[in-house]
Amino acid sequence: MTDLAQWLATQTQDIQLSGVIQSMAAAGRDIAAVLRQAPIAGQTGLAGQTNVQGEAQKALDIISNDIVLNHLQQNSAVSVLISEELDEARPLAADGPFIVATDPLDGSSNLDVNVTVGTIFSVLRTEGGLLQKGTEQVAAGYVAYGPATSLVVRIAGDTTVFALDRAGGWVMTLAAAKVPEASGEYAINAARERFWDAATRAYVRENVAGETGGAAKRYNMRWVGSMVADIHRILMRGGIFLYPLDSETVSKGGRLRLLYEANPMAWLMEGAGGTSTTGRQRILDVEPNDIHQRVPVILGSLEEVRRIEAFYQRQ
Ligand SMILES: O=P(O)(O)OC[C@H]1O[C@](O)(COP(=O)(O)O)[C@@H](O)[C@@H]1O
Ligand SMILES: [Mg+2]
Ligand SMILES: [Mg+2]
Repeated sequence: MTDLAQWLATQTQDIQLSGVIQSMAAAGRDIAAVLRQAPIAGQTGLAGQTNVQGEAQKALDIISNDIVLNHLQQNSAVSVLISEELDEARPLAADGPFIVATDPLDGSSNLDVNVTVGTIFSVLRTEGGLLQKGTEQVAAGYVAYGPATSLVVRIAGDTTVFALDRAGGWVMTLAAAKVPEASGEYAINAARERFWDAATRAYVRENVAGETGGAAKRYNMRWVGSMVADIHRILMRGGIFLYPLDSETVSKGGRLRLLYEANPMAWLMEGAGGTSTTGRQRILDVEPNDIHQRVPVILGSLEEVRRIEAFYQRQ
């Protein structure tokens, strides 16, 4: 059995980078422990305040953010933390070579119904500044708190999957995730249909038509409402995730956040042979202009992403 430390030694010579990933893995382990007890501790509800994006924070959004912050404060390799739950970037170790961007608790609307949530993170070099394209990431990962707690991480090579054991260690369960090129599963919030653009409408219409439509193939739809859970399913068995630009989110640039949701997921997807787009360009090539910038997100199996890209090109 390979553990996280052994795997890290095969992926990078940089022990500070390994240490950053170990810190995020430790934060994930601690968040998993808190989540297990949350219904008993009465922590699944609202915190009574909103974040910089005007979203109501759950108590666990704040607790998870504090856990990540505590771990990174003890790591002299991290210069700055960017978080969904922090209005401003938080300076940490002055000489730290790395920046971490995180969504400490993704899918937190699922907490009170005991459905999978996650922690997403992206690692950048300090010298590049806060606003770097996704291609500049040196590592990214997420922790999925489901029936098992999974850590999915990629430095520059393969996207690798670990499971948390009872003792709090991470055991490698899949050395190299491979997203099947073709798939018959798509994930989109279909209740937003009236806001969709023409490309999304045309793509989904074909899927719904199945064998009788332009794709001549039967599709199935899945939407957990936790990006981590939807992406984890796609990483393991293929599919496509869409949170496209629509008429309601257009003024904000989209729904999901570039630095700590879209970029890390695109990085992991590409490491597993999948791909990503905003509809118009590769997610990893988007130039950020704000730490909380939003972006349209389409990710997953190559053939499906290419299919919707073709609709965008025709639009
Ligand atoms: O409410 P919707 O439209 O289904 O959106 C769900 C999406 O929003 C998110 O919950 C946003 O993440 P947060 O919970 O971290 O704000 C994603 O996890 C998920 O994919
Ligand atoms: Mg999120
Ligand atoms: Mg969140």
